[in-house]
Amino acid sequence: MRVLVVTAVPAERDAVTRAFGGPAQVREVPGAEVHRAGPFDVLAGGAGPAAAAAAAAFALASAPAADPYGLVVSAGIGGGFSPAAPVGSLVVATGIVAADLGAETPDGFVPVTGLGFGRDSFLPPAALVRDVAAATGALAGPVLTVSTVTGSAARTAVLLAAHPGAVAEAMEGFGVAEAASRIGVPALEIRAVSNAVGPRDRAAWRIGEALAVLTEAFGKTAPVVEGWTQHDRHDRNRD
Ligand SMILES: O=C(O)c1cccc(C(=O)CC[C@H]2O[C@@H](n3cnc4c(=O)[nH]cnc43)[C@H](O)[C@@H]2O)c1
Repeated sequence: MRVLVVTAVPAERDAVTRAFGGPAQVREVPGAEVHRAGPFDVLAGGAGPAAAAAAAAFALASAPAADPYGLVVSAGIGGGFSPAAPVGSLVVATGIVAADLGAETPDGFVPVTGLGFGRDSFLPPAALVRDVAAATGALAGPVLTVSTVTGSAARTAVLLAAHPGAVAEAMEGFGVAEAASRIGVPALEIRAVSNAVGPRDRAAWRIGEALAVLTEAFGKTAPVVEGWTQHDRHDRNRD
């Protein structure tokens, strides 16, 4: 099964392909380069859910009819909620949640689904999440997609109150999952924690450490996705 991996920036893309000694092949799709490495086709689609959705949609639509993608993964570094997901840890999403898609009202935030349209989360295939977590040592839990990086203790508390058990936040997962869902392909999200969610301290981000964790994680994830059977795929719970 061929797997599409969407990162935000080239450094994250290269961290994934490094697990296989770098890309074996590079091809152009509208707006991006797809780097083939092991079972993965990896592209850097840009930061934020809109860029990620557009990049994923073009790549999914560009796949040959004879060799379509069976899985899409949003991957990269991310912020970890303390104490569950410390810097240097790895998380895999049990839910990919649009945490700031909705409306602010006098009674608080209302998700887009509360406004009567759209959706605000996707559920990756539970068995695959379990197997990836077991193979990589990742912590499994909800991962939030935000358009604004959290930068205060107050905002961190608001997010955790709305999403108890959230393990991490990043900026692309929901966009990637939305694109995947339009074409009927399940989505995963894998994040290496580079920083704690909370008061902004960019100097404390451990990007190099997180990218090394991502490389190791994809090396261990390859046999899991390669062994993921058709039966497992039918067993998924995406909605
Ligand atoms: O400067 C570099 O060398 C570098 C290398 C790799 C990645 C970056 C990024 O800045 C990636 C941006 C990407 O990271 C996610 N992210 C990371 N931490 C958080 C966070 O606390 N809250 C939300 N998102 C986070 C996010 O997906 C960004 O698109 C730089």
